[in-house]
Amino acid sequence: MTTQSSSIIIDGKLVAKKIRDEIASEVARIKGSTGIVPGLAVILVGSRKDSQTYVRNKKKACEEVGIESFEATLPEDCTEEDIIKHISDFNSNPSVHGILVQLPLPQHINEEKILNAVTIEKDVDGFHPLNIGRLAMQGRDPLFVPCTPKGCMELLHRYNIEIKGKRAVVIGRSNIVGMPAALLLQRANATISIVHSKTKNPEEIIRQADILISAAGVPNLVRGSWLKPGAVVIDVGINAVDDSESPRGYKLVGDVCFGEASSVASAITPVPGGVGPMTIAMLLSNTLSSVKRIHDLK
Ligand SMILES: Nc1nc(=O)c2c([nH]1)NC[C@@H]1CN(c3ccc(C(=O)N[C@@H](CCC(=O)O)C(=O)O)cc3)C=[N+]21
Repeated sequence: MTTQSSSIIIDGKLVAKKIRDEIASEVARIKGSTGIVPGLAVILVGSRKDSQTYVRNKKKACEEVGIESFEATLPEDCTEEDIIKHISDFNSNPSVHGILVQLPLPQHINEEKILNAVTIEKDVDGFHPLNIGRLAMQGRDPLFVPCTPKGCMELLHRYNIEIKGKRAVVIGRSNIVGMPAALLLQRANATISIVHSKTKNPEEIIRQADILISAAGVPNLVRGSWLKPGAVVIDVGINAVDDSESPRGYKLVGDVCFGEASSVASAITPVPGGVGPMTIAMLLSNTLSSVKRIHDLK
């Protein structure tokens, strides 16, 4: 007789809903006692369909919790100065407590220059070099932690998954997910390895992971056989693959073969409904903590 164990499905959609409810009641409390309305500004450059969708979803999420949203939309061929002008306006606008520049930016724009222009006090994405530098330093704390990796950590915490002393592997080394995710795991006292496109024998390293965070953006990259039995899998990948059965003509899959992995892992996030909804919840959470810091509220 064979025993096939199956893993706990980490319900990011449910956790994100709970967090948004918590944020909504705090926002209402702050409005009631001080009259202050938290505000989030989003800057969108160009007309990428995916970016437009994300920005629309962020606005909707803001509305639902009572955060006021501000938006600046610039054409694809705008200059760095145009973008920086909008950032400066939001930096000095007292109704705005968080500023997010939707990425990716067009090729001709220097991303670092733009992200540097956001005042660190309102950098709710946590992408300012000073916030990232502080995240990397012992004994220092960033004002804001990037939303997607923060959402991964929040899922681990809310499912009582111990991190201290564990072996954690991160797949991917991007500035917005892989790198900060590895730093957060290390800050939580895991021993980390980062696997990327030039890593030799990634499988061998991945198999050592007690906790795996995958942010590769490659559909079904990680096979069930690559996992240590009982590993916890956080799948950040949101990859569209052709699917004639689906009305949209595509479906979303993660970086990890979910079917295979769910009989090996002890817990795993689905795609969709895993990390994605947490990213937006963390953005709202960062905006709330920003308004509290700026106005010195409890
Ligand atoms: N400055 C900046 N900050 C970002 O945080 C940022 C960005 N740029 N550029 C693009 C990425 C991507 N991103 C996602 C947010 C929510 C979902 C999400 O909610 N996904 C759902 C729904 C997926 C669907 O059905 O379309 C899910 O996974 O269940 C996904 C991806 C934020 N990003």
